[in-house]
Amino acid sequence: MPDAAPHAAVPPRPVRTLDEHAAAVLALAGPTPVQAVPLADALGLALATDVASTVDLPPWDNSAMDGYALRATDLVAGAVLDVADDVPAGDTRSVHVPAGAAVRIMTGAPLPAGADTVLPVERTDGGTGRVRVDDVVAAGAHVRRRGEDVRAGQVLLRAGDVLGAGALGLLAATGHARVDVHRRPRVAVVSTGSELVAAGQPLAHGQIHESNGVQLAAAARAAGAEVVDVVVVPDDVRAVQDALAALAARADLVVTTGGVSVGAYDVVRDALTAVGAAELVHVRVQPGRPQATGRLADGTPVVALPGNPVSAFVSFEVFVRPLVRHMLGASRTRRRTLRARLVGEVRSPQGRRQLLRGALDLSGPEPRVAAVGGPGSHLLGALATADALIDLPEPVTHVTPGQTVTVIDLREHDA
Ligand SMILES: Nc1nc2c(c(=O)[nH]1)N[C@H]1C(S)=C(S)[C@@H](COP(=O)(O)OP(=O)(O)OC[C@H]3O[C@@H](n4cnc5c(N)ncnc54)[C@H](O)[C@@H]3O)O[C@H]1N2
Ligand code: MOO
Repeated sequence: MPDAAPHAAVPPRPVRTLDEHAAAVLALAGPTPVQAVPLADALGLALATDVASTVDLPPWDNSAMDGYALRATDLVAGAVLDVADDVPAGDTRSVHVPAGAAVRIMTGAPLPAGADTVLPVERTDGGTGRVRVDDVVAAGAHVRRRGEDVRAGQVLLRAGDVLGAGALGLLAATGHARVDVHRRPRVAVVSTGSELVAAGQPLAHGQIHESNGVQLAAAARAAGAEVVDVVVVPDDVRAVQDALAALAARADLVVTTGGVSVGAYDVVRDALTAVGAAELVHVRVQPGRPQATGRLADGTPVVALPGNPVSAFVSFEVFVRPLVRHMLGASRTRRRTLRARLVGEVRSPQGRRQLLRGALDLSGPEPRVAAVGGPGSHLLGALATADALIDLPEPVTHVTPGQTVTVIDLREHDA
């Protein structure tokens, strides 16, 4: 048995609302440095500057159909026209359509000078030397005009926009090979607890498999971070201090779990307090009541989350994820919310905001959500099925079936 640490007198902690603590965490760090990266490396990163098009799109008038480019005045049902030339996509010649003739053209090829209309091949006999007009189209039909989509100089994306597949395609189409983005925030995850044993190892009585580190490293990556280290440290203040000091040089942000409560072995509390720049608070939220923030000697911010796995999961979502998004340079740091009808009933403690794990059902005419896993912050069993948090305001104590609740949507929307 370890030398028993005495229960120290418990100093009262400042009490905050969820929004107050989220604001305090968000203020710990700003966006990371900017770097120019090739488009292929930019998925999921946030733009550091507004980006404008370098070209008109389309860059020149071109055909929307495979067919024949001609003058609308020559379009008469039954007419037979000479086919003066053949313009496939990628043809860089300047081609001209003489009056009374047609030029065979493929989708995306430049419209020949003189032509104003494209007659789709289906409305002809498909001839190559001469072509018969079986059916007419309106003047100007099937021509895609220069600049009708995007103008050169037009701002396409704003600083803070997160680049998904569509944005990357647009950047490539408008002449950009590289973009200025914020680099991924470097996050280190520290799990504390002498009871923790790595997944896959046998357990002695009193030991459990470490899961917060695995879970939060994945959540940090999903939020856009580069996870530089995941370490497990026993309940020893010195060991925690050494681990934090070693990570300071490599990480922009350190996230810890465990040891922030009032117990005799709550070592993160003591390690952060020893560094000096720590705030230990109680947040009026369930789960996630004990929370701390701090700075290491070199200024690296630390966000300390409670050890209960559900508390760590929910606390990461509402406190750490917005900070990671902010460091990434994203202008939208919060998850989307929606209103959904509650399936079943739930209860919530008076005076504490409650974030219940929920399963969303979007298959019907209106969104529905059911609480999963129970309110206990040790109840991991349903963590994998939760794709939402049911957000119950502080005064709410009881919600009956069919009532509408606010739901934080945990499904990934950004790349
Ligand atoms: N006397 C009081 N006791 C507790 C209070 C309180 O106000 N007064 N608050 C409770 C609440 S609420 C929470 S939440 C927890 C938070 O405590 P800690 O942050 O100090 O967490 P630990 O005690 O280290 O661990 C709690 C629980 O979670 C398990 N755990 C911890 N780390 C991991 C990990 N990496 N992987 C898996 N499981 C982990 C740990 O074994 C404990 O079961 O304090 C309450 N107590
Ligand atoms: O506040 Mo604790 O996080 O309920 O288990």
